[in-house]
Amino acid sequence: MSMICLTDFEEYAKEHLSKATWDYYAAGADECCTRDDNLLAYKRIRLRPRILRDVSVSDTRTTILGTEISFPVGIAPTAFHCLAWHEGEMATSRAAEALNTCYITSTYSTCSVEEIASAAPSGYRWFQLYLYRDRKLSEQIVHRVETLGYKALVLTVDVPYTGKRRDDIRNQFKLPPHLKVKNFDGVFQETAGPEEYGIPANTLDPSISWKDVCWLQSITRLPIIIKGILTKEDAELAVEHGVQGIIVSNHGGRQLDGGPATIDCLSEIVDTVQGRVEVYMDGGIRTGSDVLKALALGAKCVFIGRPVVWGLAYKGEDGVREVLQILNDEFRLSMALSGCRNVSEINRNLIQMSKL
Ligand SMILES: Cc1cc2nc3c(=O)[nH]c(=O)nc-3n(C[C@H](O)[C@H](O)[C@H](O)COP(=O)(O)O)c2cc1C
Ligand SMILES: CCCCCCC(=O)C(=O)O
Repeated sequence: MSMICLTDFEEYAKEHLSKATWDYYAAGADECCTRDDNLLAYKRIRLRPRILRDVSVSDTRTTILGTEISFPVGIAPTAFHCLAWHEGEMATSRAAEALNTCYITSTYSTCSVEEIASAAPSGYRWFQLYLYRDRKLSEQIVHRVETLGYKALVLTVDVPYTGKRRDDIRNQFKLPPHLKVKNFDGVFQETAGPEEYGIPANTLDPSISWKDVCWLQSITRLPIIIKGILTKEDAELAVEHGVQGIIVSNHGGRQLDGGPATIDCLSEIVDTVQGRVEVYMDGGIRTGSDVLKALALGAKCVFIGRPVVWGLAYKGEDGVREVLQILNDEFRLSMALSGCRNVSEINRNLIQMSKL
């Protein structure tokens, strides 16, 4: 089977995964308006290509937090990779290392942070953190990933409660018994009481607030990136609280339905931040020209979620490599066709503002 674009992987995954797993990965909240708009919003944006600029050589490299990556696309944190492929996050980790890009590992991985790190010892990794009611649990995992060489903490702030994903409720979705949230093996699993996805309900702390960002800073020396900002007001607060980066994200439309597409929020946040911290984004990136548009609107790097689990479902590590390689090739081509030789030449002049 020849894979030409990321939607080919989506079709494959839909055909080959169990219905409950497919539904979990695909889910959006409620009516899925925000999930779908994440993709559609890119298609409303038009580019202004420049010509005759000698694009015989093009360079897709960039840096995030001072580290070079081969192109401005990283892997967003998504849970439960062993549902898609038996080696789960270890396969994802190896693919990210091979393509020299950043992998943000989810708190809810089905391999442990130790297994993920040793699968790809030279890989560049950040760790995604949720805040637990039991702060000791959060503190312990932070110290584990520090020791393992993860280079930043990505604090997800848009899940005070899990969004209402209708198919997951209908399917009574939960991890099968042979899979575990490995980072908390023996902690989560032994807790009695109601569950969500096989994880004890009420582990996440809905009282999370800016005070907790200060708390996190007090227990770690790692840079902190806030994931889930959609407004200029919260972007300003993030900068004032001394974080090192922002990920503009609506959790792939899985949390608040009716919120904006992430690409539609990006300029307001970039304009507010004025370069004081790096701004990244995720949600709905499926082609190289989507990446180009996000960079033109000020993102330093974008992250992909669902396409990675589709790649895993297709062929494990090799499938994720193919997903990343296709996106890299498409991005390089879009850059060249719009007259950009390197990422520093990508700017807002590439966007037809009247159509925004
Ligand atoms: C199946 C699935 C699981 C996810 N798990 C997490 C998670 O554990 N932590 C987190 O911060 N975000 C999680 N997300 C959100 C992603 O990090 C990201 O924001 C989103 O998938 C980006 O949209 P895309 O899938 O359209 O690329 C998850 C998303 C999906 C689809
Ligand atoms: C108990 C909360 C489970 C969240 C699982 C991971 C996630 O963020 C998702 O969107 O799914």
